[in-house]
Amino acid sequence: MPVKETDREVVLTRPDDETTSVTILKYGATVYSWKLKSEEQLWLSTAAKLDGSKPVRGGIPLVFPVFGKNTTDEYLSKLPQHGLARNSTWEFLGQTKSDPPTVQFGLKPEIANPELTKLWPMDFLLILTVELGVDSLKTAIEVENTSTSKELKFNWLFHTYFRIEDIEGTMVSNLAGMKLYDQLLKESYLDKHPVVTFHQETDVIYQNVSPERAIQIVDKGVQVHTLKRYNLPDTVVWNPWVEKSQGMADFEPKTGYEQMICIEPGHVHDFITLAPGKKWNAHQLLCKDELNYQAIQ
Ligand SMILES: O=P(O)(O)OC[C@H]1O[C@@H](O)[C@H](O)[C@@H](O)[C@@H]1O
Repeated sequence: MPVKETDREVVLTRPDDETTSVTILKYGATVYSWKLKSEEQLWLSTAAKLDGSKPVRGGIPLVFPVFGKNTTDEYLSKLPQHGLARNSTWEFLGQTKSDPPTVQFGLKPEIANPELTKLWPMDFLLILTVELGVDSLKTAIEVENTSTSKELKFNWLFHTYFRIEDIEGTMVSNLAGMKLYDQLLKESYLDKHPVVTFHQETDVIYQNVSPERAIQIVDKGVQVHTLKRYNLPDTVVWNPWVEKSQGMADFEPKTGYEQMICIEPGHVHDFITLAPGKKWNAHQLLCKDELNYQAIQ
């Protein structure tokens, strides 16, 4: 069966290849496994909670309506870090296409986490579409402002944890020349390095990364993941390294930072503001591609 639903999750398998599948937890509509020919592509902590008691540490948590911890907005500042979508149980809307196999999930205030919608009393409808290609995974989001009178102000981000072999042998290409905000130094600067490499905790937001840029994760000269984006101008690059991993109870094994890198396409530098009745769409495409080093314009 290409789509298997249980109380907890939905598993989508390619009809032409049963070793290629994606598993989506209804809690957070979190993709927590994507296997290509039996090989896991995403990183998931062995201590990740899959029982709805905490957002999932790994896979693709969804960040909405706020990235990080806001301190200025009257309502968004009341929400916990990264908002309410990853801590709400979404509704499974069913399969919408058989080729490529595609499913949808929905979230609206009536079913979202009531503790959190109390703090952020806005009208919205989110539709997440997950499409399983032969060697790709597309996650697409539509945000609708269902209010008839109020604007909807929000951030969106796909918090994608990629599985890699070894962080110190890994580089991320095609972000060279971009302006970034370093969340640890609390400073903005131009990244003049030809590629991003990792030797310590990294938590940076690249801004206005052109949609033509395919971000590639390269392991010792070999392309292992390619990330393409639509309508998501910012890209967060995060690795917690040693100390930060120690401080996260759900991050296991503690050496797991060596096998993961978060490349998170989003719209987080500025808020999106949607007028009543309007919709906004974006997607990320995780795929395999030839190594393509793009020149800085
Ligand atoms: O522990 P959380 O809430 O899942 O956040 C993990 C990380 O998420 C990243 O997106 C942020 O840039 C980091 O600052 C943060 O530490």
